[in-house]
This record gives sequence, structure tokens and C-alpha cells, in this order.
Amino acid sequence: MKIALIAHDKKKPEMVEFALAYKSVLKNHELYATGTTGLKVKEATGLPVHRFQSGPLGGDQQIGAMIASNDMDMVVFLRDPLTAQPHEPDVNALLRLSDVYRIPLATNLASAELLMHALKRGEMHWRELIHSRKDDA
Ligand SMILES: O=C(CO)COP(=O)(O)O
Repeated sequence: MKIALIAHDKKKPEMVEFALAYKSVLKNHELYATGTTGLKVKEATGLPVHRFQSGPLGGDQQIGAMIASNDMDMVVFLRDPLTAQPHEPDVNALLRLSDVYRIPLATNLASAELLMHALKRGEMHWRELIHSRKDDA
């Protein structure tokens, strides 16, 4: 599965703790991230992370483009709901596309943990069906 990890600045420590806590699950998947989040996750866990641009410089849009190709399977986006972001339209577009393509999306730590447990139990296999249908098309 391809998993996107994104965290606003005040949520980055939480993202690092999350990635460390679920490293045993995440290591079996392909990780993608916005620039700074990806760097922090990579440094903390040693896991390979494909890093896009930083969020304010277009990283959310790059991940959005993968979602629009139905090429991203899960998004963990630890948003900071208490701080205005200069690139709010990009953030909203990413959340909207996740809904358009029915991509499992967690926007806080509690939901992110539920997604990790579902992943561990193999409850995300339906995404592989979607990929195989896409390949047949
Ligand atoms: O701003 C972000 C998401 O909207 C996150 O970007 P960075 O991971 O580059 O800080």
C-alpha cells in the first residue's frame, strides 16, 4: 500500500511518535510525505520515505495528484486546526480529493491509529482490488 504522511508544524512531534510507534506496520508499505514531514519521519525511523515538496510549496498538491490517479491508498494528515495555513486551499483540495476517491484519511492521531490497526489486520486489501481493476482497464 502507498501511504501518505503529512503533518503541520505543530503536529510534527506527534507524527514522529506515531511513525515510531507503528514502524513495524509502516515498514511493510511505501511511504510518501510532504518535504519536512518526510525528512523528520525518515530521520526518526530510518524508513525510506519518498519526499515531495514542502506543503506550502506544493507538496499537498503533489500528493493530491497521486490521489487523483487513484494511486495513493491511505492518507495520514495530522492537521493543526488551531493555526491558519498560507496554503489552506491546497490542504482543502487534498482532503476533498481523498473523499472523491474514497481514500481512507485520518486527520488526527486517534483516527490514524485506527487505520494502522486496520492495515495490520489486512482490512485494506480491497484497495488492491481497485489497483488490479485499474491495471485491467
Ligand atoms: O504544510 C504541510 C501540509 O499542508 C506539511 O508540509 P511539510 O511536511 O513540508 O512541513
